[in-house]
Amino acid sequence: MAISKERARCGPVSNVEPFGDFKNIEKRFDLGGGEYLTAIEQLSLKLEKGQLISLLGPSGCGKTTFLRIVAGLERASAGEVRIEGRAISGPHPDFAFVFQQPNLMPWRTVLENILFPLEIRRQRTQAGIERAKELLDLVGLDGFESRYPSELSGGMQQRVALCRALVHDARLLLMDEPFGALDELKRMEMHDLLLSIRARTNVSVLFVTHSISEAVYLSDVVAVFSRRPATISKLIPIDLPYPRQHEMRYEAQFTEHEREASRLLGIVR
Ligand SMILES: Nc1ncnc2c1ncn2[C@@H]1O[C@H](COP(=O)(O)OP(=O)(O)OP(=O)(O)O)[C@@H](O)[C@H]1O
Repeated sequence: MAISKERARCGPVSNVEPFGDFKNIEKRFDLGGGEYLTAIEQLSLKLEKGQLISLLGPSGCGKTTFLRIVAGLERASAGEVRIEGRAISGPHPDFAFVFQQPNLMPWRTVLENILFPLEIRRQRTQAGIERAKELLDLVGLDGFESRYPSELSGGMQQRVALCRALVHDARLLLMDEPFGALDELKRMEMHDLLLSIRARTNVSVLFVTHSISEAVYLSDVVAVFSRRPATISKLIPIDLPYPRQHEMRYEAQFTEHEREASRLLGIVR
């Protein structure tokens, strides 16, 4: 089981070599008839091992497109995507996704849903089943292995989706507004859950969100995107200690980070 119970109570240690290195990414969509839409232009970002970076920006600016490029689901028109020094040219087995909707298979039990990524990799082993159960325990769903998705609330389903993403020891977790469909309280619970999983597994995370407070609460760094074509307006390092506490949301440092992000997004001056 790769989930270590030990991790420093602060953010990840920076390595000399970045875990993820995204250089001068450009994406042009061919709309046909000689028309093109430039979604991303000259976007560069480095992601350290174990780091959580939020991608915050206006709707339609290119966040999902960037995430899909990192995932190898979309090809960049120009630029380089490197993970641990290797160029990414297609979907990678060590990456995992969590989307806004949990997308569980309704005919499979909770445990069978979580084990699915192991099945398609032909890695369904006893150790894998143990890991799935340990993850369920971690997200507070022990005892729910044999239930079906329809018997769970939206928040519980999203926790199952998180277990499914982590069951195969993903080293990079790509999250696209994963908690956007949840109510405020459930979302806060999921924030703490994600941070505790990150602390135990040291998984690196790119997290797309529209929410300024979500980005500040979760992140080591908030990457504020410009309007389309997307580039990074600014990287805001969040110098609040981990583990994060909800009380921090009312501290001056937290609100100052929120204000800076709001300024960059043109919401306040
Ligand atoms: N396959 C495609 N073909 C043409 N245009 C596309 C395609 N995919 C995305 N786009 C365009 O690229 C731009 C960026 O889209 P993207 O989904 O990356 O934005 P986003 O920042 O994730 O938006 P949101 O926050 O609303 O989800 C949009 O204008 C979108 O219409």
